[in-house]
Amino acid sequence: MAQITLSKLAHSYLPQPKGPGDYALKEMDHVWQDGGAYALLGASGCGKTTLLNIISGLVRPSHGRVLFGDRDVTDAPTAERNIAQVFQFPVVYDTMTVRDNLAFPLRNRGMEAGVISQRVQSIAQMIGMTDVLDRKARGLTADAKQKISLGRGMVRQDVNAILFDEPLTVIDPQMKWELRTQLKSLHREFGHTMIYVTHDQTEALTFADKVVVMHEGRVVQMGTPEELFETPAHTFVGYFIGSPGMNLLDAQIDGSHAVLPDGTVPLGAAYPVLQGRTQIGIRPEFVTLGAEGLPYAVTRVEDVGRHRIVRGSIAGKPVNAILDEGATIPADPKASFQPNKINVYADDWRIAPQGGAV
Ligand SMILES: Nc1ncnc2c1ncn2[C@@H]1O[C@H](COP(=O)(O)OP(=O)(O)OP(=O)(O)O)[C@@H](O)[C@H]1O
Repeated sequence: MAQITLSKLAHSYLPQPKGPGDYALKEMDHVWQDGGAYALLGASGCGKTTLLNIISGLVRPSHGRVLFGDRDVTDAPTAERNIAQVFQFPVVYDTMTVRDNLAFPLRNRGMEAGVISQRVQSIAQMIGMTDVLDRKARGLTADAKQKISLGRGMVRQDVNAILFDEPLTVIDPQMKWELRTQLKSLHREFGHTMIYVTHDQTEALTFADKVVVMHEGRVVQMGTPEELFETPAHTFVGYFIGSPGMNLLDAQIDGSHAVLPDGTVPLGAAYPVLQGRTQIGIRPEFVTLGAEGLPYAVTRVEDVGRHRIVRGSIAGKPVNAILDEGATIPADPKASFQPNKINVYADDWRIAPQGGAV
């Protein structure tokens, strides 16, 4: 296993890129810890697959270096990187049995038959395929074939990293949950470095210790699920993570207060003088509807089981609130925000507060 370092890495698919817009990946410096379970999350086209393919060696970056431990692998082909990969669609040998498909990477390494058989058995158990081990892969459903691909990706214990590119797309929802849980326990057991590409936040948050959020060719935050929820580093993270995402309102920041068109909101801390477009971000979970605060116009209320989502607006700007199931909404509601849960942004990037709680 290895720590993966991306140093001044950038990539353009064009031979002569002219400006930042020509780069699928903008310059980045990141270290992926040995043994970490990472999810690479972002909207379609933000550069997730490009980054994964650079790590695996399928794409050579146009700038910068990739290191596995101390070894510079920028120019090393995929085969030399000692990684396992699982793609969105199954890659299996149709004429081989399920058992032989799973054993293939181990036989390739010349491992002893007893070890192979033991390992194949435990992986088959994990993917729920012990009863079809002797069947040919041909004729199995796409779902089953993808489980074989997943199993094959995880069968070796001596890889530098396992890379997954949206591996559960073709798997049915119930099995998805099961496989995700299994991947997580496999990670706990063997401590492989795992990088898992997805555009599904539930998948990312349940799988990973660290979620790497990408937006327009940049990594905008690398953090624990809790950090992404509590302190989104960029407005995109606030909006993309959460259901519904973070509310964002243009505001002037005056020390420990935010001045909005309809009133002033106390912040949990003091802030420096800020330049550019300034906004406050508050998650719907920390919005209260009551008798005090900013005038709030309710648009609609959605009942979603244990809580209710209230969609509405403040001074014409959309603001959502999540209320407990039994909570009442006053006739003429006012919205207030939990001060220590408010984040402040200047030109989309989070600003660290200057002082402690006030
Ligand atoms: N082989 C290629 N040649 C030219 N441009 C490419 C190539 N592959 C990707 N791109 C472009 O690079 C950008 C990033 O694409 P990439 O596939 O890495 O994004 P992604 O986040 O994985 O998207 P998705 O979730 O849709 O797979 C996109 O603008 C895409 O059109």
